[in-house]
Amino acid sequence: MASFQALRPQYSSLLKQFASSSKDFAVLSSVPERSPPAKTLFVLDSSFNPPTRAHLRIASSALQEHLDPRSRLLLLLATQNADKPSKPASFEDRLAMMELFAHDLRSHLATSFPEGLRSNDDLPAIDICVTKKPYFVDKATAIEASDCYPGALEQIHLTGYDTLIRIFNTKYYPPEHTLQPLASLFSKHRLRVTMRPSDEWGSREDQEEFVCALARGDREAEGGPREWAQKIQLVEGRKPGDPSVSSTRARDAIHGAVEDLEWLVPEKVRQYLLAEKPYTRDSPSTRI
Ligand SMILES: Nc1ncnc2c1ncn2[C@@H]1O[C@H](COP(=O)(O)OP(=O)(O)OP(=O)(O)O)[C@@H](O)[C@H]1O
Ligand SMILES: NC(=O)c1ccc[n+]([C@@H]2O[C@H](COP(=O)(O)O)[C@@H](O)[C@H]2O)c1
Repeated sequence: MASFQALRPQYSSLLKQFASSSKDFAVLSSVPERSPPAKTLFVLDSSFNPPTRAHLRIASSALQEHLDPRSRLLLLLATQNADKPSKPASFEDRLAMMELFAHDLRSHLATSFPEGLRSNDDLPAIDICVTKKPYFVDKATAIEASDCYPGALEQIHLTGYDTLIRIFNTKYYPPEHTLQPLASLFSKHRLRVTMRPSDEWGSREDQEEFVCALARGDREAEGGPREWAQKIQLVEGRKPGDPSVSSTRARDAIHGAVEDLEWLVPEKVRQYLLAEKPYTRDSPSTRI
C-alpha cells in the first residue's frame, strides 16, 4: 500500500484521466491488485465523506452472508450527487480514504473467517471506482456497459433505508415522473437495504412497511410492479442503544470531539484523518 502522502497525488492523476475521458464509470485501483474473475458484484455507492463504521458494517455484513472469493465489492464514488453540491473533502482525499477503508474492511473480514478459509486469497477483492452518474439505475447501466467485468454480472447494491426511499421517489425521473425507469435495475440486479431507524426515517416497522406496500402492489399505479419487492432485502442496522454513525457525525467530530473518531470511522481512515487533515487542508482539488 502506498504511503498516506503518496495516495492523494496518485488519485488526483487518475481522476483527471477519468474526468477528461468519455467514460461514465471506471475502476481506478483494486485491493489486491490481481484477483480471480468475479461472480457477483456488491456495490457500495457513497460520498465516502469520510467512510465510516456504518459503511463498514453495511459492506461486511453483506460479504459475510455470501463469503466467497468470487464476490467482488465495488466502492463507488459518485462525482455528481443527485441532491447535494460537492463539499470537502476533495475527491482525491475521499478516494485515498476509500483505499484505506478497503484495507480496513479486508482486515475486519479476515477476523471472521469461517473454518476452512484461512488465506487472504479467500477474501473478496475490492475495487475503488468512480462514476459520473448520480442515479442508481444509471450507475448500474454504466457498470454493465464498462468492460471492467466479465459478462453481465448480477449487481447487489448496498444502500441504507434513506437511499431506498429516494430511489423510489418519482421526482428524480422526469419527464413522466413514474417508476418505470427503474425496470432495468430490477430486471437484473438487487438491493440490500440496511434499516436506519430514526425520527426522520421512521421506526423499523415503518421501514418494513415501505417494502410490504410495494409487495402489495401499492406502487403499481406509478409504474412499480409488486414483483420488485422480491429484489429488495431489508436487513437490520445498528442495534438498539448503539450510537448512530454517519459521515456528518464524523466530520463534526474532526472539528470537536476527535476521540469519537475511534468508534465513528475504521482505524486506517482515522489515521489518515489525523495525519492528512483533509477537512482543513486548503489546497486545490480536481474538478469533475
Ligand atoms: N448508519 C447508517 N445506517 C444505514 N445506512 C447507512 C448508514 N450510514 C450510511 N448509510 C447508507 O450508506 C450509503 C452511503 O452513505 P452516505 O455517503 O450518504 O453516508 P451518510 O453517513 O448518510 O452521509 P452524510 O452524513 O454526509 O449525509 C447510503 O445508501 C446510506 O443510506
Ligand atoms: N433516485 C436515485 O437513484 C437517487 C436519489 C437520491 C440520491 N441518489 C444517490 O445516492 C447516493 C447517496 O446520496 P447521499 O450522499 O445524498 O446520501 C448518491 O450517489 C446520490 O447521488 C440516488
